[in-house]
Amino acid sequence: MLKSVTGAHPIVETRGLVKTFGDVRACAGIDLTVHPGEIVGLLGPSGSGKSTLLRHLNGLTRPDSGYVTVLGVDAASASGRRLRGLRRRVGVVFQQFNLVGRLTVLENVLSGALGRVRGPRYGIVTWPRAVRAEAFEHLDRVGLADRAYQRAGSLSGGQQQRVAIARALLQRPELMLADEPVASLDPETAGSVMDLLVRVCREDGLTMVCTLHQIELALQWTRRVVGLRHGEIRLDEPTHLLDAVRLRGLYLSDPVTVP
Ligand SMILES: Nc1ncnc2c1ncn2[C@@H]1O[C@H](COP(=O)(O)OP(=O)(O)OP(=O)(O)O)[C@@H](O)[C@H]1O
Repeated sequence: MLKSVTGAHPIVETRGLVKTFGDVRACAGIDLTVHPGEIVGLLGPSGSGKSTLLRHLNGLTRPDSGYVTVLGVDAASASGRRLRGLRRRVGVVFQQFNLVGRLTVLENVLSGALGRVRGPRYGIVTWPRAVRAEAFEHLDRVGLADRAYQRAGSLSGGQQQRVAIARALLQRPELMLADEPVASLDPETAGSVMDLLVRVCREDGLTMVCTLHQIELALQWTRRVVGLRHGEIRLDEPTHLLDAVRLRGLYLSDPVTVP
């Protein structure tokens, strides 16, 4: 395993990662190293392999060949207890929030601790007091402590994503994966949710890998952009060296070759 200049082991390391679906090469030999504390945006046109790559990072998808190491665990072959152990250390935020709408906001957040607090839980009071206090702390951080007892399904999209972020934080993750976390939100809400996501990751020293569709959000909120096209990395640079024109190039169609 490679070490960074600071001597710390990478959080994510893939080498020669290949994943095909029929004759589609979703990942066509990806080498990616992510170091502790990085905030990485994955960009690229629809179908370029962003989500497939992300899904390899918590063992939801297994590569056809190549290797994937996440937090020192071989995510390509881990199963059972080892895979569950890895997933506990990886928080995930989805485009569609994935909350249980009929449960309260607090219950949704508490479910983030299911991996580390044993036993079935029926209702809020069956959770240890310390975990409830921690859930409230995270709700406070995302600005929704006053909504704790409201049904999650009754919140706006932006609020639901804030709850999902609080749930992921209660997991005490070491790596945060976000799959198009703001794609379902209006531009203003999208900006405020990205602001929150990046802020909490920075505050907690978390590494984040986040797929995005909006170039402007990637330029504003990430520190490094990895650009994919046809399952290959076509660009990998610190965000401050990039601009919208270069990033738009990722989305332009390949030149047609005339026989
Ligand atoms: N489970 C699957 N079965 C079949 N094909 C799949 C599957 N998952 C992904 N693919 C295909 O792999 C390619 C890459 O898909 P992927 O979802 O990773 O792209 P993406 O860059 O995340 O796209 P989008 O931005 O639209 O979400 C696409 O052609 C997609 O149709």
